[in-house]
Amino acid sequence: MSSLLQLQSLSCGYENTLITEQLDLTLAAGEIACLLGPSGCGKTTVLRAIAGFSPVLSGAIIKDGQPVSTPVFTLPPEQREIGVVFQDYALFPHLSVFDNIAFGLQGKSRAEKQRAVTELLQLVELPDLSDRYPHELSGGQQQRVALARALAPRPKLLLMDEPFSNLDTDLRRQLALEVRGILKDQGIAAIMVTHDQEEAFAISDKIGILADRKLQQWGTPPELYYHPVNPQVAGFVGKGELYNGECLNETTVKTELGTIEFAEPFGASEGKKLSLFIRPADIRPSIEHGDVMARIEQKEFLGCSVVYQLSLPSGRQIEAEIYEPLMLDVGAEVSLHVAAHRPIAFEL
Ligand SMILES: Nc1ncnc2c1ncn2[C@@H]1O[C@H](COP(=O)(O)OP(=O)(O)OP(=O)(O)O)[C@@H](O)[C@H]1O
Repeated sequence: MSSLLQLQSLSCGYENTLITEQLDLTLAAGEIACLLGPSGCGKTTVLRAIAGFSPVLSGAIIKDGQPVSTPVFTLPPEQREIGVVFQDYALFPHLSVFDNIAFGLQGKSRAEKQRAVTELLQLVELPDLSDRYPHELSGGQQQRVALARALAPRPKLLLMDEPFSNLDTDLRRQLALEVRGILKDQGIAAIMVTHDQEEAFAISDKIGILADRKLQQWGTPPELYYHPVNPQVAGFVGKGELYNGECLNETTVKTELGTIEFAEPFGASEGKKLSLFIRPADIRPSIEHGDVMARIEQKEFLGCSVVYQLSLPSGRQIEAEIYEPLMLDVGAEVSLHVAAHRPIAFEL
């Protein structure tokens, strides 16, 4: 796949206030990516720089092999052939759905506009709503119209800033999958900003974790989930906690959850101090006696799983999530078994 967009050592900010530093990433044609990170880390700032709405402080943005932003040059947004969908949809309230979508088709004849808008409304599954006005649409419908409007000029790259955040959870998931289908179908690449890790996993080929001004990791969802490069990334892609441990040999680590035996050596030798990232679903409480006993403080039945709140001998509170009907009682003393096939370990 050819590279559509490259950020090269990109630093962005406002009036010399540095917000993000030395970002490097490559997006291939047709690839869908998400930027995830804590509030205020600069996700929107990066998106605005790619769209051409903000200048860059250093480095470069390259699109189709040509620099579009450097500290001394900013190609105007309208010349970038990049579509943008904002969080608040930003539809023109006084224009009908037809005219909102046709807005991006300046210079085309009425007949061409009619054909393109009809096709786009089919694509976003709103074929009968072209005469309505934005206030006559639901949030999900408005978002589909915003998407159709951004797709009208046939961009090769679409930028979406929290496009589903005003929608309820079920609709978000449904629309995220639909949007992925539409983009893949049309071969359009996208970068989406979101707070929601599950949404990012559902829609993305690649995810970038932004934190502390840096792009901490850029990779596929499974790469980030199974091989996070640091605890910050691990904490962003699924629930879990860090446990300090000491290696007894190259497959065994002693932690406050007990001694954990890993299936394969993972490159650490005796005496090495580690921090292990362990997810609730990897901890299994059992009524059998073990070298560390924990107490069940609470249990939450979630239908397909049960979440147990446990207190360790140190007083630390942790969670275990079990996907089978293992109905242990609150107050029970349990041993803990850690599923040890995929260690996520960081050196201390
Ligand atoms: N126009 C501006 N001028 C100066 N500072 C700004 C401007 N816009 C944003 N900032 C600051 O830049 C930082 C990053 O903001 P940005 O909106 O990019 O973060 P974000 O990761 O998208 O946040 P959120 O997830 O809360 O939307 C924040 O500290 C913000 O206050």
